[in-house]
Amino acid sequence: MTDLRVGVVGVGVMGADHAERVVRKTSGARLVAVADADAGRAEALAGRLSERSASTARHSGGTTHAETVRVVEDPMDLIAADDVDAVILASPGFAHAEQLFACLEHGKPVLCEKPLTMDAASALRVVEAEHKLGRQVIQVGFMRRFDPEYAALKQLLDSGDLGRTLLLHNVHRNKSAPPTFRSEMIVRDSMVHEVDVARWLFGEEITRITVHTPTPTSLVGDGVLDPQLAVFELANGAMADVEVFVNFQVGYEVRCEAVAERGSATIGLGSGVFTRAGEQWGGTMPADFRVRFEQAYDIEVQRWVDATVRGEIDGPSAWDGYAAAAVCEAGLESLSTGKPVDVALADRSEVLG
Ligand SMILES: NC(=O)C1=CN([C@@H]2O[C@H](COP(=O)(O)OP(=O)(O)OC[C@H]3O[C@@H](n4cnc5c(N)ncnc54)[C@H](O)[C@@H]3O)[C@@H](O)[C@H]2O)C=CC1
Ligand SMILES: O=C1[C@@H](O)[C@H](O)[C@@H](O)[C@H](O)[C@H]1O
Repeated sequence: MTDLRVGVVGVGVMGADHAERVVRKTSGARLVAVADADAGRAEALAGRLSERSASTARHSGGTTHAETVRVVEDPMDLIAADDVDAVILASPGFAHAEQLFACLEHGKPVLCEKPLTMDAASALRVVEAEHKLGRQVIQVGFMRRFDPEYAALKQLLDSGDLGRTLLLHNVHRNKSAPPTFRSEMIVRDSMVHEVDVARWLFGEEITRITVHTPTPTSLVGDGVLDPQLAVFELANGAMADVEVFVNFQVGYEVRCEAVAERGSATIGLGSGVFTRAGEQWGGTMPADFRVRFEQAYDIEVQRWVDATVRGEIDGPSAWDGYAAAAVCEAGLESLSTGKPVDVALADRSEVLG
């Protein structure tokens, strides 16, 4: 069986992490090309990973990861390239729609980082274009579904042992975000994870969202509404709340507590090695998502590679990306009015037949 030849578009924080993951940790796949709007960044990463590939190959007898990683100037050329079987899209959200359409045009399987696109209308066009293609080639990077703790929580709730799930309480805190990270991005780039988590854990669509904005932290620029507190209402009457606070200062903290009829279950309490020393007690916190969700990203990419080779996807679909975009769009309206906003979601059976 030949390796899946992967190209990565956008090699900033997340794309570089995924590229390295393909080279170092993923079996059955080979990184062949990278592209970035910043050519220097792509060159630097390709150089570093080619060196690493060469050394991996030497140590493994030269059978795997032996090729150099080439830089393709134009992301569209990478997507079209004959020697790229599948694409990881880690460019900024605003570039996703155009690049996803290119993947569909060339029939290339794609693991697209969240958000699928910037708004519900373009996300729906992506879903429709994929449906027209006649096979699922788009998987969305909602990696929490692959995190062992989230997966165990899902299994527990689905088992029915705790009775019906009634509520979710979520906390999503980043140590800090750049000044360019505006209030809307807190909804579209950060809260979108809880949107997916709530839809996935309940197996229901979100029908209404309210985004509350408490007094913002004084540690961010003018006008940035951080933290935010949102309430999601689901089609079955269940509810979920989430605090998103992207300038928490302390570290990365993601928690989820599910409240069911006969019990509750909480994940995300892990604090590494809990120590008592020097009149202090406590553990450590991850600095960012790459540390906290490393295993989830690893499993996500490995399962995406395995499924792609089978001609399938194995994770959140374009529909999931679209549904999340529709919720975030309603969330952005609520962010500006403070009022509950109904989610306008297309009829799934009408769109997908
Ligand atoms: N699943 C997760 O936990 C995370 C997902 N993300 C997602 O990953 C994507 C990338 O985010 P980051 O890596 O944090 O951003 P970043 O800003 O660190 O990297 C983006 C890279 O894309 C390049 N770029 C800009 N326009 C481009 C274009 N049109 N075509 C190709 N490359 C282009 C930039 O030069 C930069 O190198 C976003 O969709 C983001 O939401 C980011 C962080 C965590
Ligand atoms: O997706 C991610 C980032 O884009 C976002 O900016 C962070 O808030 C999230 O914690 C991270 O998982």
